[in-house]
Amino acid sequence: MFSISRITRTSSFTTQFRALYRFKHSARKLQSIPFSIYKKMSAADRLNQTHDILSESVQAVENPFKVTVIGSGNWGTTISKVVAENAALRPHLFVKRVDMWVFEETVDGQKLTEIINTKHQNVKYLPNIDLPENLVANPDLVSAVKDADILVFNIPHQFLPRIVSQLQGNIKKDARAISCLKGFDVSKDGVKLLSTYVTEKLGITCGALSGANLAPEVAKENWSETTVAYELPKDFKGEGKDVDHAVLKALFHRPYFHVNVIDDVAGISVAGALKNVVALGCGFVEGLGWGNNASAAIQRVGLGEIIKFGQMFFPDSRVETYYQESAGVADLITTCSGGRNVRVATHMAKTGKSAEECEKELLNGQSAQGIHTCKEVHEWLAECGKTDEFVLFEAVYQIVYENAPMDTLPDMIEDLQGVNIPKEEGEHSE
Ligand SMILES: NC(=O)C1=CN([C@@H]2O[C@H](COP(=O)(O)OP(=O)(O)OC[C@H]3O[C@@H](n4cnc5c(N)ncnc54)[C@H](O)[C@@H]3O)[C@@H](O)[C@H]2O)C=CC1
Ligand SMILES: O=C(CO)COP(=O)(O)O
Repeated sequence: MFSISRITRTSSFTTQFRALYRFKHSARKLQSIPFSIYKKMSAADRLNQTHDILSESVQAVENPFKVTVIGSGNWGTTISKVVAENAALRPHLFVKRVDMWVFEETVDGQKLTEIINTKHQNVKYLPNIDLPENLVANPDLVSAVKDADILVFNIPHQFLPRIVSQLQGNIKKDARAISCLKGFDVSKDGVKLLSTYVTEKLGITCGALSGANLAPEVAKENWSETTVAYELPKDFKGEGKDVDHAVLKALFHRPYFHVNVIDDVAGISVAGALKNVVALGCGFVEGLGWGNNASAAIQRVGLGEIIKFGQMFFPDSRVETYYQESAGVADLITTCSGGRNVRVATHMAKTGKSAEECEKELLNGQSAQGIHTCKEVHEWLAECGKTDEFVLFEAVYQIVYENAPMDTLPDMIEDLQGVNIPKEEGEHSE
């Protein structure tokens, strides 16, 4: 049997690579330079990989795609780094320069865009992470998107409507988009995916990217997986001329960030949005000091409600997505273990402060999206009279917005589930 660890310790880089390549090909298709080898390479070698298998396997396109990332927060900057690294490595597919639209602000007396473009770090939202020099911070939204063939949306979702309205009439008609956002659009018309919102407002096809991806870990190039979902549009121009699954894989896949591309946009979007609500519930029980069992119970109930919500309101979504893809249960686990939503909710439990106060105190301008999503979900469920069918989502909403006491979370879940607790003697029904 071939031993990777022996080869890794004793051979040169090229020998290791060849050996591992042969080994992997005998088992499963190798999609990028192996992570174990990538981590040992110098920074310069990482940017100039001579063994870029993925590049070799994707045919050149007639006109390389210009990519713009809209957003520059914790995840926005991390995804911009990923995309810019691949754009530099794959000139037969992408224009080298990647624009990152930045909501301009001043940091220590200097514009954030100027700091990013000179220091090549986003000192406010992703400090101490070097960004590729072909990533250009651009404060002008219209100029950032005007030539873009691929728009990657990556902002806290409460800002989406205003940004989309600024994009109307200012983007290429045949641009394609990927949404990395987590949340829903709820209105009198119903509950919509954010990718659907983009499509309806801008008339462009939009897929999604979602997975077990805490930004700080991906930014440090620790190994992780993600899921990209994209359906080819009716006006697809053909392979080599348009964005397809192979192009999206080449855009997002890195040795440290493994991408699976599927069609189920609804499944990964529902899972990504709702796990933030579940994470708030986990944060409450963590802050109350109830330990791992309580957190696991919240995640169990939460997973059931995520799947039920998907089946009920997005019947095209597939149940397998929730447990087979990074965007499902894996994202739930990582977010409930160490994400911002769980941290904010823990702080709420420990201090008794509101969600907004805790978000401000802990996150330095970043956003815990579950705070918005639990309200959107409540509004929608109330509209269709189904709050009692989603007991955890409703309990989280009641705690965040209606001051329901956190330590009644188990009772609220049971009560809402219709468990009839016998009344104490002398206690009267309402
Ligand atoms: N951070 C993470 O680990 C992950 C985040 N996501 C999702 O990605 C999306 C973006 O998240 P992050 O990049 O982490 O953002 P963030 O939470 O770091 O938010 C800060 C960003 O919001 C911008 N901002 C503040 N006020 C604004 C305004 N009025 N208009 C427009 N932008 C404004 C700031 O300039 C900054 O770029 C969210 O939906 C999040 O749930 C998804 C996976 C991982
Ligand atoms: O979406 C995330 C991981 O996939 C990040 O979750 P938080 O926003 O709770 O950190």
